[in-house]
Amino acid sequence: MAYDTQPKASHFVDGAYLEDTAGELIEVIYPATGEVIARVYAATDAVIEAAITSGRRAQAQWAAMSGTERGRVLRRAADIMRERNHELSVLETFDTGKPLQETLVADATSGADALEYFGGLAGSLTGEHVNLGGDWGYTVREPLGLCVGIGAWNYPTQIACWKGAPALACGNAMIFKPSETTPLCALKVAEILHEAGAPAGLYNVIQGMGAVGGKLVTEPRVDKVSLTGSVPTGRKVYAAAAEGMKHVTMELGGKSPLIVFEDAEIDNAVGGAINGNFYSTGQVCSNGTRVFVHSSIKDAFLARLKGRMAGIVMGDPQDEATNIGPMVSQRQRDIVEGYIAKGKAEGATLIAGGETPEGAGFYIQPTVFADVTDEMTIAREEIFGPVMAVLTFDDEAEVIARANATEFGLSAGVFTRDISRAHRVIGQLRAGSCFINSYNDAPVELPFGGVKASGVGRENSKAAIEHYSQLKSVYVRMGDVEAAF
Ligand SMILES: NC(=O)C1=CN([C@@H]2O[C@H](COP(=O)(O)OP(=O)(O)OC[C@H]3O[C@@H](n4cnc5c(N)ncnc54)[C@H](O)[C@@H]3O)[C@@H](O)[C@H]2O)C=CC1
Repeated sequence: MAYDTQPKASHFVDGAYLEDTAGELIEVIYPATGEVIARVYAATDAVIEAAITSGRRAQAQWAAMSGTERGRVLRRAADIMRERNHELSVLETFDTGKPLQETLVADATSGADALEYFGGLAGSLTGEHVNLGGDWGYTVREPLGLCVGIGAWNYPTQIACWKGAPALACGNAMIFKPSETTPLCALKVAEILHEAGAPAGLYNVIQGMGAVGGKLVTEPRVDKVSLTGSVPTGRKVYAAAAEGMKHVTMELGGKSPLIVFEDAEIDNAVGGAINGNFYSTGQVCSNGTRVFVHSSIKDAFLARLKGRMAGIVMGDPQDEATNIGPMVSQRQRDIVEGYIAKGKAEGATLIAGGETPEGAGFYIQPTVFADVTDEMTIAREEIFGPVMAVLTFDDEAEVIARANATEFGLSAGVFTRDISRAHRVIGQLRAGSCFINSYNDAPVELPFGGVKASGVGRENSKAAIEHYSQLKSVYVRMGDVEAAF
Protein backbone atom coordinates (compact mmCIF):
# COMPACT_ATOMS: atom_id res chain seq x y z
CA MET A 1 0.00 0.00 0.00
CA ALA A 2 1.56 3.31 -1.08
CA TYR A 3 0.07 5.27 1.80
CA ASP A 4 1.46 4.42 5.23
CA THR A 5 -1.55 4.08 7.51
CA GLN A 6 0.38 2.81 10.54
CA PRO A 7 0.82 5.72 13.00
CA LYS A 8 4.21 6.25 14.67
CA ALA A 9 2.63 5.15 17.96
CA SER A 10 -0.84 4.66 19.44
CA HIS A 11 -1.13 7.87 21.45
CA PHE A 12 -0.07 11.51 21.16
CA VAL A 13 0.62 12.79 24.66
CA ASP A 14 2.63 15.75 25.95
CA GLY A 15 3.63 16.84 22.47
CA ALA A 16 4.94 13.50 21.21
CA TYR A 17 3.89 10.05 20.08
CA LEU A 18 3.71 7.60 22.94
CA GLU A 19 3.51 3.81 22.89
CA ASP A 20 2.63 1.27 25.54
CA THR A 21 2.08 -2.19 24.09
CA ALA A 22 0.76 -3.46 27.43
CA GLY A 23 -2.66 -2.11 26.41
CA GLU A 24 -5.25 -4.17 24.55
CA LEU A 25 -4.49 -4.53 20.82
CA ILE A 26 -6.86 -2.68 18.46
CA GLU A 27 -6.63 -3.72 14.80
CA VAL A 28 -7.64 -1.00 12.37
CA ILE A 29 -9.53 -2.50 9.46
CA TYR A 30 -9.94 -0.85 6.07
CA PRO A 31 -13.68 -1.15 5.44
CA ALA A 32 -13.28 -1.37 1.67
CA THR A 33 -11.20 -4.57 1.80
CA GLY A 34 -11.38 -5.97 5.31
CA GLU A 35 -7.56 -5.77 5.55
CA VAL A 36 -5.78 -4.77 8.76
CA ILE A 37 -4.07 -1.45 7.91
CA ALA A 38 -2.75 -0.45 11.34
CA ARG A 39 -2.42 -1.63 14.90
CA VAL A 40 -2.76 0.51 18.00
CA TYR A 41 -3.01 -0.32 21.70
CA ALA A 42 -5.61 0.86 24.19
CA ALA A 43 -4.30 3.32 26.75
CA THR A 44 -2.97 1.77 29.94
CA ASP A 45 -3.35 3.50 33.29
CA ALA A 46 0.17 4.88 32.80
CA VAL A 47 -0.82 6.48 29.48
CA ILE A 48 -4.02 7.91 30.98
CA GLU A 49 -2.01 9.37 33.87
CA ALA A 50 0.50 10.96 31.45
CA ALA A 51 -2.37 12.49 29.48
CA ILE A 52 -4.01 13.93 32.58
CA THR A 53 -0.83 15.26 34.15
CA SER A 54 0.44 16.89 30.96
CA GLY A 55 -3.04 18.17 30.11
CA ARG A 56 -3.44 19.95 33.41
CA ARG A 57 0.03 21.42 33.25
CA ALA A 58 -0.50 22.68 29.68
CA GLN A 59 -3.92 24.08 30.55
CA ALA A 60 -2.48 26.39 33.19
CA GLN A 61 0.12 27.66 30.73
CA TRP A 62 -2.44 28.06 27.90
CA ALA A 63 -5.03 29.86 30.02
CA ALA A 64 -2.38 32.40 31.02
CA MET A 65 -1.97 33.43 27.36
CA SER A 66 -4.21 36.08 25.84
CA GLY A 67 -7.16 34.96 23.75
CA THR A 68 -5.59 36.52 20.68
CA GLU A 69 -2.43 34.46 21.14
CA ARG A 70 -4.47 31.29 21.60
CA GLY A 71 -6.54 32.12 18.55
CA ARG A 72 -3.43 32.55 16.44
CA VAL A 73 -2.38 28.97 17.22
CA LEU A 74 -5.80 27.63 16.25
CA ARG A 75 -5.84 29.60 13.01
CA ARG A 76 -2.35 28.37 12.14
CA ALA A 77 -3.57 24.81 12.74
CA ALA A 78 -6.50 25.49 10.40
CA ASP A 79 -4.09 26.61 7.67
CA ILE A 80 -1.94 23.49 8.09
CA MET A 81 -5.04 21.28 7.89
CA ARG A 82 -6.10 22.93 4.66
CA GLU A 83 -2.61 22.59 3.14
CA ARG A 84 -2.67 18.87 3.98
CA ASN A 85 -6.29 18.32 3.07
CA HIS A 86 -5.58 15.71 0.40
CA GLU A 87 -3.34 13.57 2.58
CA LEU A 88 -5.73 13.88 5.55
CA SER A 89 -8.70 12.99 3.36
CA VAL A 90 -7.00 9.84 2.07
CA LEU A 91 -6.34 8.82 5.70
CA GLU A 92 -9.95 9.60 6.67
CA THR A 93 -11.07 7.32 3.83
CA PHE A 94 -8.80 4.52 5.09
CA ASP A 95 -10.06 5.05 8.65
CA THR A 96 -13.78 5.14 7.81
CA GLY A 97 -14.28 3.81 4.25
CA LYS A 98 -16.12 7.02 3.30
CA PRO A 99 -15.52 7.95 -0.34
CA LEU A 100 -12.67 10.36 -1.08
CA GLN A 101 -15.21 12.44 -3.01
CA GLU A 102 -16.72 13.24 0.41
CA THR A 103 -13.68 13.29 2.66
CA LEU A 104 -11.97 15.89 0.42
CA VAL A 105 -14.73 18.39 1.20
CA ALA A 106 -16.34 17.43 4.52
CA ASP A 107 -13.78 16.26 7.04
CA ALA A 108 -10.42 18.03 7.39
CA THR A 109 -12.04 21.05 5.74
CA SER A 110 -14.82 21.07 8.34
CA GLY A 111 -12.22 20.59 11.08
CA ALA A 112 -10.25 23.53 9.69
CA ASP A 113 -13.41 25.65 9.65
CA ALA A 114 -13.91 24.96 13.37
CA LEU A 115 -10.28 25.80 14.20
CA GLU A 116 -10.48 29.00 12.17
CA TYR A 117 -13.87 30.08 13.55
CA PHE A 118 -13.06 29.47 17.21
CA GLY A 119 -9.56 30.84 16.68
CA GLY A 120 -11.23 34.03 15.51
CA LEU A 121 -13.52 34.15 18.54
CA ALA A 122 -10.81 33.45 21.13
CA GLY A 123 -9.72 37.07 21.47
CA SER A 124 -13.25 38.34 22.04
CA LEU A 125 -14.28 36.15 24.98
CA THR A 126 -14.78 38.85 27.55
CA GLY A 127 -17.01 39.40 30.56
CA GLU A 128 -19.34 42.28 31.43
CA HIS A 129 -19.23 45.32 33.62
CA VAL A 130 -22.38 45.56 35.78
CA ASN A 131 -23.43 48.85 37.40
CA LEU A 132 -24.93 48.23 40.86
CA GLY A 133 -25.74 51.84 41.82
CA GLY A 134 -22.55 53.00 43.45
CA ASP A 135 -21.10 49.55 43.83
CA TRP A 136 -20.38 47.56 40.73
CA GLY A 137 -19.60 44.09 39.54
CA TYR A 138 -17.96 42.33 36.69
CA THR A 139 -17.92 38.90 35.16
CA VAL A 140 -14.96 36.93 33.88
CA ARG A 141 -15.35 34.15 31.32
CA GLU A 142 -13.08 31.41 32.57
CA PRO A 143 -12.13 28.03 31.11
CA LEU A 144 -13.50 24.86 32.72
CA GLY A 145 -10.08 23.22 32.93
CA LEU A 146 -9.33 19.78 31.51
CA CYS A 147 -11.97 18.56 29.03
CA VAL A 148 -12.42 15.07 27.67
CA GLY A 149 -13.73 14.49 24.14
CA ILE A 150 -15.01 11.04 23.18
CA GLY A 151 -15.71 10.41 19.51
CA ALA A 152 -17.89 8.24 17.27
CA TRP A 153 -16.50 6.56 14.15
CA ASN A 154 -18.33 8.39 11.39
CA TYR A 155 -16.45 11.73 11.37
CA PRO A 156 -13.18 11.14 13.23
CA THR A 157 -11.36 14.31 12.11
CA GLN A 158 -14.40 16.56 12.30
CA ILE A 159 -15.42 15.39 15.78
CA ALA A 160 -11.85 15.79 17.07
CA CYS A 161 -11.89 19.43 15.86
CA TRP A 162 -15.51 20.31 16.70
CA LYS A 163 -14.73 19.43 20.32
CA GLY A 164 -11.10 20.56 20.42
CA ALA A 165 -11.43 23.97 18.77
CA PRO A 166 -13.99 25.57 21.14
CA ALA A 167 -12.39 23.89 24.15
CA LEU A 168 -8.96 25.30 23.33
CA ALA A 169 -10.33 28.71 22.29
CA CYS A 170 -11.78 29.10 25.80
CA GLY A 171 -8.46 28.24 27.45
CA ASN A 172 -9.08 24.58 28.28
CA ALA A 173 -6.93 21.53 27.54
CA MET A 174 -8.42 18.42 25.94
CA ILE A 175 -7.85 14.70 26.06
CA PHE A 176 -9.55 13.20 23.03
CA LYS A 177 -10.40 9.51 22.80
CA PRO A 178 -11.40 8.54 19.28
CA SER A 179 -13.69 5.63 18.55
CA GLU A 180 -11.76 2.37 18.64
CA THR A 181 -13.12 1.70 15.12
CA THR A 182 -11.41 4.79 13.65
CA PRO A 183 -8.35 5.65 15.76
CA LEU A 184 -6.07 7.18 13.10
CA CYS A 185 -7.28 10.67 12.16
CA ALA A 186 -7.38 12.33 15.58
CA LEU A 187 -3.65 11.65 15.96
CA LYS A 188 -3.10 13.92 12.95
CA VAL A 189 -5.19 16.65 14.57
CA ALA A 190 -2.97 16.44 17.66
CA GLU A 191 0.18 16.53 15.53
CA ILE A 192 -1.04 19.59 13.65
CA LEU A 193 -2.05 21.52 16.77
CA HIS A 194 1.36 20.83 18.24
CA GLU A 195 3.08 21.96 15.05
CA ALA A 196 0.95 25.12 15.08
CA GLY A 197 2.32 26.05 18.49
CA ALA A 198 -0.02 24.50 21.06
CA PRO A 199 1.92 23.75 24.26
CA ALA A 200 2.89 20.11 24.77
CA GLY A 201 0.03 18.28 26.51
CA LEU A 202 -2.70 20.74 25.53
CA TYR A 203 -4.41 18.36 23.12
CA ASN A 204 -3.65 14.74 23.89
CA VAL A 205 -5.09 11.80 21.96
CA ILE A 206 -5.31 8.42 23.63
CA GLN A 207 -6.82 5.23 22.24
CA GLY A 208 -9.17 2.70 23.74
CA MET A 209 -12.63 1.21 23.98
CA GLY A 210 -15.43 2.18 26.30
CA ALA A 211 -13.36 1.22 29.34
CA VAL A 212 -10.77 3.93 28.64
CA GLY A 213 -13.59 6.43 28.00
CA GLY A 214 -15.15 5.35 31.29
CA LYS A 215 -11.93 5.96 33.23
CA LEU A 216 -11.63 9.46 31.79
CA VAL A 217 -15.25 10.29 32.61
CA THR A 218 -14.88 9.29 36.27
CA GLU A 219 -11.43 10.87 36.72
CA PRO A 220 -11.72 13.62 39.37
CA ARG A 221 -9.16 15.83 37.60
CA VAL A 222 -11.40 16.05 34.51
CA ASP A 223 -13.83 18.99 34.44
CA LYS A 224 -15.95 18.35 31.36
CA VAL A 225 -16.96 15.52 29.05
CA SER A 226 -18.18 15.94 25.49
CA LEU A 227 -19.42 12.75 23.84
CA THR A 228 -20.51 12.00 20.31
CA GLY A 229 -22.06 8.57 20.30
CA SER A 230 -25.20 6.53 20.64
CA VAL A 231 -28.02 7.23 23.09
CA PRO A 232 -27.26 4.18 25.31
CA THR A 233 -23.61 5.27 25.66
CA GLY A 234 -24.78 8.85 26.25
CA ARG A 235 -26.96 7.72 29.15
CA LYS A 236 -24.02 5.91 30.77
CA VAL A 237 -21.55 8.75 30.26
CA TYR A 238 -24.00 11.44 31.40
CA ALA A 239 -24.76 9.46 34.58
CA ALA A 240 -21.07 8.85 35.31
CA ALA A 241 -20.24 12.53 34.72
CA ALA A 242 -23.06 13.56 37.06
CA GLU A 243 -21.37 11.69 39.92
CA GLY A 244 -18.47 14.10 39.65
CA MET A 245 -20.77 17.08 38.85
CA LYS A 246 -18.91 17.55 35.56
CA HIS A 247 -20.07 19.69 32.66
CA VAL A 248 -21.31 17.67 29.67
CA THR A 249 -22.09 17.99 26.00
CA MET A 250 -23.94 15.02 24.52
CA GLU A 251 -24.23 14.68 20.73
CA LEU A 252 -26.25 11.52 20.32
CA GLY A 253 -28.37 9.68 17.81
CA GLY A 254 -31.55 10.49 15.95
CA LYS A 255 -34.43 9.27 13.82
CA SER A 256 -35.16 12.56 12.18
CA PRO A 257 -38.19 13.45 10.04
CA LEU A 258 -37.95 15.00 6.58
CA ILE A 259 -41.36 16.28 5.48
CA VAL A 260 -42.15 16.79 1.80
CA PHE A 261 -45.35 18.77 1.17
CA GLU A 262 -47.37 18.53 -2.02
CA ASP A 263 -46.09 21.89 -3.29
CA ALA A 264 -42.40 21.00 -2.84
CA GLU A 265 -39.97 21.28 -5.73
CA ILE A 266 -39.66 17.53 -6.16
CA ASP A 267 -36.11 17.32 -7.48
CA ASN A 268 -34.84 19.39 -4.57
CA ALA A 269 -36.81 17.27 -2.10
CA VAL A 270 -35.39 14.10 -3.64
CA GLY A 271 -31.90 15.64 -3.48
CA GLY A 272 -32.47 16.47 0.20
CA ALA A 273 -33.64 12.93 0.90
CA ILE A 274 -30.56 11.51 -0.86
CA ASN A 275 -28.20 13.79 1.12
CA GLY A 276 -30.11 13.02 4.30
CA ASN A 277 -29.96 9.24 3.90
CA PHE A 278 -27.04 8.11 1.76
CA TYR A 279 -24.19 10.55 2.41
CA SER A 280 -21.40 8.72 4.27
CA THR A 281 -23.29 5.53 3.44
CA GLY A 282 -26.02 6.66 5.79
CA GLN A 283 -23.75 6.88 8.83
CA VAL A 284 -24.78 10.39 9.87
CA CYS A 285 -26.53 11.09 13.18
CA SER A 286 -28.71 13.90 11.81
CA ASN A 287 -30.03 11.89 8.85
CA GLY A 288 -33.67 12.40 7.85
CA THR A 289 -34.46 8.72 7.80
CA ARG A 290 -38.22 9.10 8.13
CA VAL A 291 -39.21 10.74 4.87
CA PHE A 292 -42.86 11.80 5.13
CA VAL A 293 -44.19 12.46 1.61
CA HIS A 294 -47.63 13.93 0.95
CA SER A 295 -49.71 11.08 -0.45
CA SER A 296 -50.64 13.09 -3.59
CA ILE A 297 -47.00 13.18 -4.73
CA LYS A 298 -45.82 9.82 -3.44
CA ASP A 299 -45.62 8.17 -6.87
CA ALA A 300 -43.85 11.11 -8.48
CA PHE A 301 -41.40 11.33 -5.56
CA LEU A 302 -40.56 7.62 -5.66
CA ALA A 303 -40.18 7.64 -9.46
CA ARG A 304 -37.70 10.56 -9.34
CA LEU A 305 -35.85 9.00 -6.43
CA LYS A 306 -35.50 5.69 -8.25
CA GLY A 307 -34.25 7.51 -11.33
CA ARG A 308 -31.62 9.42 -9.34
CA MET A 309 -30.43 6.19 -7.68
CA ALA A 310 -29.19 5.02 -11.07
CA GLY A 311 -26.39 7.53 -10.44
CA ILE A 312 -24.99 5.53 -7.52
CA VAL A 313 -21.34 4.63 -8.03
CA MET A 314 -20.49 2.11 -5.33
CA GLY A 315 -16.91 0.89 -5.19
CA ASP A 316 -13.35 1.76 -4.27
CA PRO A 317 -13.69 4.74 -1.93
CA GLN A 318 -10.24 6.04 -2.89
CA ASP A 319 -11.54 6.52 -6.46
CA GLU A 320 -12.95 10.03 -6.65
CA ALA A 321 -15.76 8.86 -8.95
CA THR A 322 -17.18 6.64 -6.18
CA ASN A 323 -20.10 8.19 -4.29
CA ILE A 324 -21.06 5.25 -2.05
CA GLY A 325 -18.42 3.48 0.01
CA PRO A 326 -18.66 0.55 2.41
CA MET A 327 -20.08 0.63 5.94
CA VAL A 328 -17.45 1.30 8.60
CA SER A 329 -17.33 -2.29 9.89
CA GLN A 330 -18.65 -5.79 9.48
CA ARG A 331 -20.57 -5.28 12.72
CA GLN A 332 -22.31 -2.15 11.47
CA ARG A 333 -23.18 -3.84 8.17
CA ASP A 334 -24.66 -6.80 10.07
CA ILE A 335 -26.83 -4.36 12.05
CA VAL A 336 -28.06 -2.70 8.85
CA GLU A 337 -28.75 -6.06 7.18
CA GLY A 338 -30.85 -6.96 10.20
CA TYR A 339 -32.96 -3.80 9.79
CA ILE A 340 -33.42 -4.40 6.06
CA ALA A 341 -34.64 -7.92 6.84
CA LYS A 342 -37.07 -6.49 9.41
CA GLY A 343 -38.35 -3.94 6.89
CA LYS A 344 -39.12 -6.73 4.46
CA ALA A 345 -40.64 -8.98 7.13
CA GLU A 346 -42.87 -6.23 8.57
CA GLY A 347 -44.39 -5.51 5.16
CA ALA A 348 -42.66 -2.38 3.83
CA THR A 349 -42.32 -2.22 0.04
CA LEU A 350 -38.73 -2.46 -1.18
CA ILE A 351 -38.26 0.21 -3.85
CA ALA A 352 -34.49 0.05 -4.34
CA GLY A 353 -31.44 -1.79 -3.01
CA GLY A 354 -31.86 -4.20 -0.14
CA GLU A 355 -28.98 -6.49 -1.11
CA THR A 356 -25.47 -7.08 0.15
CA PRO A 357 -23.00 -7.29 -2.74
CA GLU A 358 -20.64 -10.29 -2.99
CA GLY A 359 -16.94 -9.79 -2.36
CA ALA A 360 -14.58 -8.09 0.02
CA GLY A 361 -15.43 -4.99 2.02
CA PHE A 362 -18.46 -4.07 4.09
CA TYR A 363 -20.63 -2.82 1.24
CA ILE A 364 -24.40 -2.73 1.29
CA GLN A 365 -26.78 -1.30 -1.30
CA PRO A 366 -28.46 2.03 -0.56
CA THR A 367 -32.01 0.97 0.22
CA VAL A 368 -35.42 2.62 -0.02
CA PHE A 369 -38.58 1.26 1.57
CA ALA A 370 -42.02 2.74 0.79
CA ASP A 371 -45.38 2.13 2.50
CA VAL A 372 -43.61 2.31 5.84
CA THR A 373 -45.89 2.82 8.85
CA ASP A 374 -45.03 4.53 12.13
CA GLU A 375 -45.05 1.24 14.05
CA MET A 376 -42.48 -0.54 11.90
CA THR A 377 -39.05 -1.10 13.43
CA ILE A 378 -37.33 0.74 10.55
CA ALA A 379 -39.43 3.83 11.34
CA ARG A 380 -38.69 3.78 15.05
CA GLU A 381 -35.06 2.79 15.60
CA GLU A 382 -31.88 4.49 14.48
CA ILE A 383 -30.33 2.28 11.81
CA PHE A 384 -27.14 4.27 11.11
CA GLY A 385 -26.89 2.95 7.57
CA PRO A 386 -28.20 3.72 4.06
CA VAL A 387 -31.84 2.83 4.64
CA MET A 388 -34.56 5.37 3.78
CA ALA A 389 -38.10 4.83 5.04
CA VAL A 390 -40.78 6.63 3.00
CA LEU A 391 -44.07 7.21 4.82
CA THR A 392 -47.08 9.11 3.50
CA PHE A 393 -49.34 11.72 5.10
CA ASP A 394 -52.35 13.84 4.17
CA ASP A 395 -52.55 16.63 6.69
CA GLU A 396 -50.13 19.14 8.22
CA ALA A 397 -51.19 18.70 11.87
CA GLU A 398 -51.09 14.92 11.45
CA VAL A 399 -47.55 14.88 10.04
CA ILE A 400 -46.24 17.20 12.76
CA ALA A 401 -47.63 14.91 15.46
CA ARG A 402 -46.18 11.83 13.79
CA ALA A 403 -42.82 13.50 13.17
CA ASN A 404 -42.57 14.37 16.88
CA ALA A 405 -43.63 10.93 18.11
CA THR A 406 -40.10 9.72 18.84
CA GLU A 407 -37.72 9.81 21.79
CA PHE A 408 -35.15 11.51 19.53
CA GLY A 409 -34.96 15.17 18.52
CA LEU A 410 -31.75 15.82 16.64
CA SER A 411 -32.84 17.19 13.26
CA ALA A 412 -35.89 17.86 11.07
CA GLY A 413 -36.46 19.14 7.56
CA VAL A 414 -39.32 20.56 5.53
CA PHE A 415 -39.65 20.91 1.78
CA THR A 416 -42.39 23.29 0.64
CA ARG A 417 -42.70 26.39 -1.56
CA ASP A 418 -45.08 27.95 1.01
CA ILE A 419 -42.87 30.18 3.18
CA SER A 420 -45.45 30.55 5.95
CA ARG A 421 -46.00 26.84 6.19
CA ALA A 422 -42.25 26.19 6.23
CA HIS A 423 -41.72 28.33 9.33
CA ARG A 424 -44.98 27.27 10.99
CA VAL A 425 -44.09 23.60 10.70
CA ILE A 426 -40.44 24.01 11.72
CA GLY A 427 -41.67 25.99 14.73
CA GLN A 428 -43.60 22.95 15.92
CA LEU A 429 -41.00 20.25 15.27
CA ARG A 430 -39.10 19.22 18.37
CA ALA A 431 -35.57 19.08 17.01
CA GLY A 432 -32.35 20.99 17.56
CA SER A 433 -31.02 21.34 14.00
CA CYS A 434 -33.62 22.10 11.32
CA PHE A 435 -33.64 22.67 7.58
CA ILE A 436 -36.00 24.41 5.17
CA ASN A 437 -35.71 23.25 1.56
CA SER A 438 -32.37 21.65 2.35
CA TYR A 439 -30.97 18.86 4.48
CA ASN A 440 -27.85 18.11 6.56
CA ASP A 441 -25.92 21.35 6.11
CA ALA A 442 -23.63 21.87 9.12
CA PRO A 443 -21.77 25.19 8.87
CA VAL A 444 -19.62 26.06 11.87
CA GLU A 445 -21.52 29.35 12.30
CA LEU A 446 -24.79 27.59 13.27
CA PRO A 447 -25.36 25.69 16.53
CA PHE A 448 -25.57 21.92 16.13
CA GLY A 449 -27.16 19.53 18.60
CA GLY A 450 -30.29 17.78 19.70
CA VAL A 451 -33.25 17.95 22.06
CA LYS A 452 -34.90 15.09 23.99
CA ALA A 453 -32.78 11.90 23.93
CA SER A 454 -30.61 13.26 21.10
CA GLY A 455 -28.48 15.31 23.38
CA VAL A 456 -27.54 18.10 25.70
CA GLY A 457 -25.67 21.24 24.72
CA ARG A 458 -24.63 22.58 21.33
CA GLU A 459 -21.52 22.30 19.22
CA ASN A 460 -20.30 24.94 16.75
CA SER A 461 -21.21 28.64 16.70
CA LYS A 462 -20.97 31.07 19.61
CA ALA A 463 -23.28 28.72 21.54
CA ALA A 464 -20.39 26.26 21.99
CA ILE A 465 -18.50 28.87 24.01
CA GLU A 466 -21.15 28.55 26.74
CA HIS A 467 -20.38 24.84 26.98
CA TYR A 468 -16.60 25.21 27.34
CA SER A 469 -16.43 28.15 29.74
CA GLN A 470 -18.02 29.40 32.94
CA LEU A 471 -18.66 32.82 34.37
CA LYS A 472 -17.07 34.10 37.54
CA SER A 473 -18.90 37.10 38.97
CA VAL A 474 -17.19 39.64 41.18
CA TYR A 475 -19.00 42.16 43.44
CA VAL A 476 -16.99 45.31 44.11
CA ARG A 477 -18.09 47.47 47.07
CA MET A 478 -16.99 51.07 46.86
CA GLY A 479 -18.07 52.19 50.37
CA ASP A 480 -17.98 50.79 53.88
CA VAL A 481 -19.35 47.37 54.79
CA GLU A 482 -22.51 47.52 56.90
CA ALA A 483 -22.95 44.60 59.28
CA ALA A 484 -25.56 43.73 61.96
CA PHE A 485 -22.98 43.73 64.73
N1 LIG B 1 -25.31 13.80 17.42
C1 LIG B 1 -24.14 13.68 16.86
O1 LIG B 1 -23.44 14.67 16.74
C2 LIG B 1 -23.65 12.36 16.38
C3 LIG B 1 -24.10 11.20 16.93
N2 LIG B 1 -23.62 9.98 16.51
C4 LIG B 1 -24.15 8.77 17.10
O2 LIG B 1 -23.09 7.87 17.38
C5 LIG B 1 -23.51 6.52 17.19
C6 LIG B 1 -22.52 5.72 16.39
O3 LIG B 1 -21.26 5.81 16.91
P1 LIG B 1 -20.60 4.67 17.83
O4 LIG B 1 -19.13 4.92 17.82
O5 LIG B 1 -21.10 3.33 17.49
O6 LIG B 1 -21.21 5.06 19.25
P2 LIG B 1 -20.92 4.44 20.66
O7 LIG B 1 -21.92 5.07 21.53
O8 LIG B 1 -20.82 2.98 20.63
O9 LIG B 1 -19.45 4.95 21.03
C7 LIG B 1 -19.13 6.30 21.05
C8 LIG B 1 -17.83 6.50 21.80
O10 LIG B 1 -18.06 6.27 23.19
C9 LIG B 1 -17.08 5.39 23.70
N3 LIG B 1 -17.69 4.67 24.82
C10 LIG B 1 -18.46 3.55 24.78
N4 LIG B 1 -18.88 3.23 26.03
C11 LIG B 1 -18.37 4.17 26.87
C12 LIG B 1 -18.45 4.38 28.28
N5 LIG B 1 -19.15 3.57 29.08
N6 LIG B 1 -17.83 5.45 28.80
C13 LIG B 1 -17.14 6.30 28.02
N7 LIG B 1 -17.02 6.14 26.68
C14 LIG B 1 -17.63 5.09 26.11
C15 LIG B 1 -16.70 4.54 22.52
O11 LIG B 1 -15.45 3.93 22.72
C16 LIG B 1 -16.69 5.57 21.41
O12 LIG B 1 -15.49 6.29 21.40
C17 LIG B 1 -24.86 6.60 16.53
O13 LIG B 1 -25.87 6.24 17.42
C18 LIG B 1 -25.01 8.06 16.15
O14 LIG B 1 -26.30 8.48 16.10
C19 LIG B 1 -22.69 9.91 15.55
C20 LIG B 1 -22.22 11.04 14.95
C21 LIG B 1 -22.66 12.35 15.31
